Amino acid sequence: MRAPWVSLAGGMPESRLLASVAEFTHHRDIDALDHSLVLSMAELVAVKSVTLCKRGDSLAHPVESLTVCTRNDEGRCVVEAVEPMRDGDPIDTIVCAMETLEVISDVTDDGRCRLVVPVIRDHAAIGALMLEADDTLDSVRTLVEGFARIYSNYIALLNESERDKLTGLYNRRSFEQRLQRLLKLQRQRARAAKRQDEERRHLAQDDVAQIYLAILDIDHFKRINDTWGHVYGDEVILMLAQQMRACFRQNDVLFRFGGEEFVMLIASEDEGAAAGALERFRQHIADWVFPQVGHVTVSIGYARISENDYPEIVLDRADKALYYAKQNGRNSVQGFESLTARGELGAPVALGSIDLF
Ligand SMILES: Nc1nc2c(ncn2[C@@H]2O[C@H](COP(=O)(O)OP(=O)(O)OP(=O)(O)O)[C@@H](O)[C@H]2O)c(=O)[nH]1
Repeated sequence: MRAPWVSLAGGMPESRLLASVAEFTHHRDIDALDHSLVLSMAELVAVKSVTLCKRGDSLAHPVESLTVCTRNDEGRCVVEAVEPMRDGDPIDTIVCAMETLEVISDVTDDGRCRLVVPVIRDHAAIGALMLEADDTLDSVRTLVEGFARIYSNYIALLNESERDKLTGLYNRRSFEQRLQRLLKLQRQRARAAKRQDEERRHLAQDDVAQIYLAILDIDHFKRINDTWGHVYGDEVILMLAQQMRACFRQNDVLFRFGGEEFVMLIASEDEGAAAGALERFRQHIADWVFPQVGHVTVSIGYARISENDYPEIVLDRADKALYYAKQNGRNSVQGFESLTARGELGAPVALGSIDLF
């Protein structure tokens, strides 16, 4: 009896298939993994192209990224990142597969056979794989579904290694990569916004958002530990993280850098909106009653970050603003740019508590 994979892959030797899976799963970096996945599949199956689509964070941005492997005239596979369009073909078909969680097999207007398989995690699509070929792709459908499942499991493992064990927020190790992704996304959105007509540009105001980096530190946390013990200290950290998740937007990126120190990347139209979101959170925590411990306050320092900035310099700026908050009564939100404009940071300020890279 033939092994199921062999029949599913249309007579493909098992060794080739296993080599292909081993090849793409040896990567520890998500971008390299994506690149390797589409390349491995294009080399394995006779197709014109393989596309990996990553789901976007809203209806206005249904697709975050497209990694495409095509075969050139000499038959060699070429992988590139393609800027996603908002709608039209094939985005509409991909979005349909991601929303219905159904495989779509159809023929394009120019006569190519197309197969779109959603990549599913926790009953929702995190993306989709799309294959295009001259002939029907029915014989490789189960194979592609298998690849989508392996990819989804592997992404979950990689994501886990990026998370802080106690809070589930991103850990410090993943900071650089997350920041670069956010900046890349912001760049793409700014370019897309430029292309939109007047009406759409109005709809896409979020697209031209700035990113602010904020550092949050729990006030007098040592006292909490000393008074109630580390278990209650940990409980405060955990509940604070839960409140952060609940209060900030889904596309803001939240980290626990270690101890009672958190970092947030906040996308906002302007400084006022970023400061407002941070101030609302500060007040929310000041009002919150933590079990046993009671009231806890936080201090927050933030600074603007753009793609030309070195992250460690901006971390240092936000840390200086945090240091200022700590030196001036705690329980407040301070922005580096405003403090500098007001001349409050004129005198040399000792480097704050955060360890730079
Ligand atoms: N429970 C618990 N405590 C931690 C953890 N990580 C660090 N700490 C403690 O957090 C405390 C931080 O204290 P400090 O850096 O002196 O600052 P603070 O008491 O918060 O005072 P200010 O920041 O100046 O308001 C130390 O006592 C650490 O031992 C953790 O994961 N869990």
